[in-house]
Amino acid sequence: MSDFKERAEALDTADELAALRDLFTLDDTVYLDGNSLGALPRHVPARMQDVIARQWGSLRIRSWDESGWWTAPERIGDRIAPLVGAAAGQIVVGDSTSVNVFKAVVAATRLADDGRDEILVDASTFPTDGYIAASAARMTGHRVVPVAPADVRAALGPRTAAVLLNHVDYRSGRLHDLPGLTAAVHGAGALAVWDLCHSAGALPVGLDAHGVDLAVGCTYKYLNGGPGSPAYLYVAERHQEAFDSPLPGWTSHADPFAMTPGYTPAEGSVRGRVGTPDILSMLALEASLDVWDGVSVDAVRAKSLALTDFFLECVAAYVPEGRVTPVTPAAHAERGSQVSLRCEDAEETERVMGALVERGVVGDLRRPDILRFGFTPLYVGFADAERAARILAEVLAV
Ligand SMILES: Cc1ncc(COP(=O)(O)O)c(C=O)c1O
Ligand SMILES: Nc1c(O)cccc1C(=O)C[C@H](N)C(=O)O
Repeated sequence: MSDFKERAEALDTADELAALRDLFTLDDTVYLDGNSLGALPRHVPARMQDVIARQWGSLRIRSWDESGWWTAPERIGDRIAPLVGAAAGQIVVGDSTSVNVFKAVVAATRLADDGRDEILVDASTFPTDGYIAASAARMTGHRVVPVAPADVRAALGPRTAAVLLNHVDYRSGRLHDLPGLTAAVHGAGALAVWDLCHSAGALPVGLDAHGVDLAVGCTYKYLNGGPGSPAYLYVAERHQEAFDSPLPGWTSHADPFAMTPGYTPAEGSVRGRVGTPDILSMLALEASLDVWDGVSVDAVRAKSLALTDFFLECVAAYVPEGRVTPVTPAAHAERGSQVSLRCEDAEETERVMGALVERGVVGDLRRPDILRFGFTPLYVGFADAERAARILAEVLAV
């Protein structure tokens, strides 16, 4: 057995999270795409059978109260809260990340001091955030200033109303300095809005501890909520009273069933709701969050770093020099839970990922030349990392 195989075996044996893998439906594929779509927790189908057959099929309309459907967005928000370092009552689940980016960006401009007319947006952002911010800016009369996260401090000024940043970059896997950047944004008198899609469930976020103003995130990656599962919106408690949603639907009304023509916003996180919650997806997410019971996010982070370190080491040892170049930073403070490797060119990137998937190593690619490997510590092990690097080397040798 190779040195790396032996080390992988020892690391898996010592891994205190290893048993969690059995909570998921997985085969012998090395699944390194949980940063796009998390795996299915085994117990979810039976729970959904109950939701569909009993709650919907038998109880029907009564389920809004009796099965807790109506309050699901806040209840599930409170389940996500500890995973991102938020006290209860500040997160509401619903809509897509894109829609929540819209709510958060517009609300941030409304919370900002008058006269501030710029929104700084991560220039390398996942596209939807940029598109939405640009449209929000047109509607509110602000100007979008695209800025690389490294240049945010220099770009802040008296005109800055809000700053929209990604905690972890979807393409490079780079982790941005949420505490430091949030403090800098506050120092300039502006509001910080963070997109947590690639960090929630993979590493500690510390929303409350670092004074983040607003945040959004999806639940279908490291939170394993299922394809298209609803996203969430965090509004820090200190902003809730003044939070003025640009999408004030009836379910965020203080008395929705009064059905009055005028809008009176509800208190608290409920104010972030819009329309009728997507109950089936929402309850699949709620069920899937059970896998987190008793799991420490710090332990998840420690394993994530150990896995990505080990994978990078295996790649360096197995893959002939120069065939791929890591673009994910080596420094732990700058690394999320994925490893991105730059490949020769677009054609080779497609070929390599296609061959990997065919051989049971599922990652993905981002055009033109980035191979992405996401490491979900709840179900990925060290032997998976070794096998992925070994097969990558074999595929690159062709
Ligand atoms: C950083 C980031 N924001 C937003 C999204 C997607 O938003 P939505 O859930 O609206 O498709 C993704 C991935 O799809 C993402 O990686
Ligand atoms: N949301 C996705 C989808 O509906 C289909 C395919 C991929 C996705 C993704 O989540 C992509 C992901 N945000 C990314 O980091 O590229």
